[in-house]
Amino acid sequence: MSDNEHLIQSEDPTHPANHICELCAKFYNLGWVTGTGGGTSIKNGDKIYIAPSGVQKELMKPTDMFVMDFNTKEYLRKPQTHKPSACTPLFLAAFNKGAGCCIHTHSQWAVLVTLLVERDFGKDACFEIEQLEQIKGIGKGRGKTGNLGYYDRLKIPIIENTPHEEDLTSSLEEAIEKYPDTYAVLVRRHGIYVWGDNVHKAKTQCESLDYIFQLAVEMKKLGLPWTNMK
Ligand SMILES: CSCCC(=O)C(=O)COP(=O)(O)O
Ligand SMILES: [Zn+2]
Repeated sequence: MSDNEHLIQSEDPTHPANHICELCAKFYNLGWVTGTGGGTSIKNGDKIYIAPSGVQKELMKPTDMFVMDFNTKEYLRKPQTHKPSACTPLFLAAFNKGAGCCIHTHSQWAVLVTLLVERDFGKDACFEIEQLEQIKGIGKGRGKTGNLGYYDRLKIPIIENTPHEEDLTSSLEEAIEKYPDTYAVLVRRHGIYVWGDNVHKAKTQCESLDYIFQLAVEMKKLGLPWTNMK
């Protein structure tokens, strides 16, 4: 393997190596990638751009990026100082379903929602909410055109956390099989994986979901229902 430096060198801010660094710096300010947790990966054609593991995600540089060939799963560029993100197999699960970008956050709103669902509806329940304008920020599902409507019920599956991030992969894949229209999977006491056909869709869906989760937590505090409103 040569250094393949050209794969991460570009003046274009939307080049994946630059874009991941810019996005993670923004996500840090939202509390999504605090204390090295969380991250973002982008698929560009047959190349996957992956951040290093265990680094401050808001301080990354394009030269920190790993580049993987999506077809062979071989690394085309592998910085020697770090390992690739432990989230890599989960990002690949989203890319296998056609995603162009996958975002993993440790948002406290997402974590709180997983706890509220478990307390009020049980471990097997998914997060469900309806009649919020921001639901219109979420796509109808893979292979479907357009976004959910105001009267559609948003459902996000929840999987149980594991001691090691990579061990979440099979349950995330099962959740996607069970909820083929979902663009996100919550991880109990941990956070969320959100993806989209491209960076724009992954980012805006992640923003919409985080907004909805924050609202859901506040609604719960006020005794307001998430579903079955009159
Ligand atoms: C405090 S971070 C624990 C690991 C984790 O949940 C995560 O999302 C970060 O994984 P990475 O390997 O990308 O640093
Ligand atoms: Zn994580």
